[in-house]
Amino acid sequence: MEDDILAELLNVEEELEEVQGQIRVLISRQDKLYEKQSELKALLEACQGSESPSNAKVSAPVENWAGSFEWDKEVDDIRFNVFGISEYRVNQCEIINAVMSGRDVLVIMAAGGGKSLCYQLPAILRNGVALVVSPLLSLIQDQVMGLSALGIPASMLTSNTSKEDEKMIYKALEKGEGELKILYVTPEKISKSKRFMSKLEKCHHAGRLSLISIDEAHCCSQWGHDFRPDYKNLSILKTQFPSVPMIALTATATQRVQTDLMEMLHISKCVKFVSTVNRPNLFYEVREKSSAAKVVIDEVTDFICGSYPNKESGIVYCFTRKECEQVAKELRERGILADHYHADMDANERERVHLRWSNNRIQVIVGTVAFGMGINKPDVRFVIHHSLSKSMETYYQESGRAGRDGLPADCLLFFRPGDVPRQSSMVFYENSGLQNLYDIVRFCQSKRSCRRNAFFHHFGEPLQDCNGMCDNCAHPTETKEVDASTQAKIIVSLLKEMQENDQRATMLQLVDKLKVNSRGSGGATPTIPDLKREELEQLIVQLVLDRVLKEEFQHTAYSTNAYVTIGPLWKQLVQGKKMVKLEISVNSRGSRTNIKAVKCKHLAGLELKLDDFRKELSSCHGGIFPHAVLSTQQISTLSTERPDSLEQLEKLIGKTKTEKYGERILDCIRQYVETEVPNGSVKEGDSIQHRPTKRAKTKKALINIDTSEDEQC
Ligand SMILES: Nc1ncnc2c1ncn2[C@@H]1O[C@H](COP(=O)(O)OP(=O)(O)OP(=O)(O)O)[C@@H](O)[C@H]1O
Repeated sequence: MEDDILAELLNVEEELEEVQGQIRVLISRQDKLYEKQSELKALLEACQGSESPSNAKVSAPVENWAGSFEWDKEVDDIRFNVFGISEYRVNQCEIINAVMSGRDVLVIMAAGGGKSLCYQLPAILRNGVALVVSPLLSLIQDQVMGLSALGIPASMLTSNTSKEDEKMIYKALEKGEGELKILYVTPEKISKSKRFMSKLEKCHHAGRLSLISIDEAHCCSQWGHDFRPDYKNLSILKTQFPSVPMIALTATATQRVQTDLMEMLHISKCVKFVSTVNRPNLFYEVREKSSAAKVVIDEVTDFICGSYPNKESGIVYCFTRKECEQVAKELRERGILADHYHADMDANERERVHLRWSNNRIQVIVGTVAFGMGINKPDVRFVIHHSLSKSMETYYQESGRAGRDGLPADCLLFFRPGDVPRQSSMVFYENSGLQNLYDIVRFCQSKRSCRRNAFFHHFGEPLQDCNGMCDNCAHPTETKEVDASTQAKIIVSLLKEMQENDQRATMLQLVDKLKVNSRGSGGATPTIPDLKREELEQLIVQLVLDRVLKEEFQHTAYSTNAYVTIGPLWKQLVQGKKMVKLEISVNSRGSRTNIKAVKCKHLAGLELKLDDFRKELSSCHGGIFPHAVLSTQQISTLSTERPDSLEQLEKLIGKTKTEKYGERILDCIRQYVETEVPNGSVKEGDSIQHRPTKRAKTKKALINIDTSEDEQC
């Protein structure tokens, strides 16, 4: 009886979760409509007002942040002549206007979207010093260096600041001496240094505190993925300086995190600018991860050599420090310039590795999550997850370090159910840790759903077109859905039997036991039919996600072990009220890896051709054409299929893109075909006769195939 009620309760909770997801989407839509409504009302008022001569000078209605303002000319001048930026990106202009108007502002803008400009530009224009709170020393150093290079007077006050510099900064705050426009501090400075706060008070009193910026603002919320206790104390800033505009910025914040951080920073009346989480230039892919470590390294190597033979930069994320070192070593042994990065390394050594990577002296950094916030290298072409991330937010942030320059980049995650307990034993004590982990596990297990839509869903955004920029949309795996209820019942009965005998098993031990039983030596437990080892692991994880099973944790002196036991919905399954479905691949996408390996070893020439083709496409549209329009995979397909009609093109890249860009793409392909290799096949040592086209007159006429790529591989 009690079990039934519990089971029903869980069902209701599951449904509630789903409904809450839908509500989040609706609330976000409602927010946007409210914003639009107030914008239109203000516009209407302004139109009506402009008929009376006394209002003739109103330059922009309130809340119409895209309108014209008295500072427009100066802002444009600084944007162009100081920052060298010719055009604003989405929302930048509006945010700058809102800050310049003295409003508090919350900015949610994807990684690489250009958040810094939104506070740096008003900081230059407004009178006095802007305070920027940022969580990481390396991030602060980068920003101050960048600003100084642009001739903007910026400083930082951290534990590394010399006494002399500190004195100068305090004089600038207190007395307005010297030139200082932007001051970066860590949150600890606000919460722990009374001296600093008193100088800031004086600065404000003299009317010289121009604005306050809170970078990586999601760290305020304990529902966010990177909660920092010191961020909690930042509430003092609005209390002490209520008239100073505050701008809080982050790349990721669910509705719940947004509400939380607005409350914590006391900016409930702020203007909110939420840009989409969509990173259209990123191609998301999840691959099945082999249980053999060597095979995984081979696949990573093949991917890097095959897709990025010109040593374009990338990151490989690993779970443990030891794994980082091992993976970096093995990549080096396979000819890839790689080094490791983790928290156990001496700070100087970490900085040395980071610098070598930033300067393109090494191609790949193999890091733990410690290689995180503050990486602002724009041309990272790939982020590979050797192991699963702990949540959708973390994965979005980590993979988002690719392609910050807007050019196509790859995000590849290697997933195997066996990695789940490794993560769960680390996150189970965190607030919603397991729930967050299971969300990303669902993302990985899915062989059909659009990866991009999963992000939209998670961040409560209306769905957008993926444009074939994920594995499941670009080349769906053939899958079949099998009813695994029988196998699931066997697993439950085995676990019950073990529980009665006071035994427990980790996931891997459970799989071993089931496999032994299926070979006929397992005693009383029935045999488990038809499932391979990997499929069994997949099924167990599926059952955990479906709450038929659950994970339990036990600490030992050295580690925490995750055990699988029966979960709250086991009875539903046994009574036939719950069916368990398992998605199984019919043809594995894994074969693409082999294609890449072959490409790496034998088709270096075709890579060159592909590169030419990409450049051709690029020059078609002022150099920005392929970003977000064609994925690397699509460019590759076009270069081999060479469609010569809109109908053929539509089949390869879809209707919308064909309607928008079809003619121009076909034009590019025609020009590209003129430069093709005789017979269309290339062997090592061949030369490609490259006939210059109208657009490619300056290109080298003869390209020798460089077989040195083979050696790298
Ligand atoms: N309007 C623009 N046009 C061209 N480049 C821009 C524009 N705005 C910003 N950038 C450039 O884009 C890059 C990313 O900007 P920025 O570092 O501000 O991103 P971000 O949103 O803070 O990203 P992250 O969350 O990853 O730190 C920088 O190199 C910056 O100079």
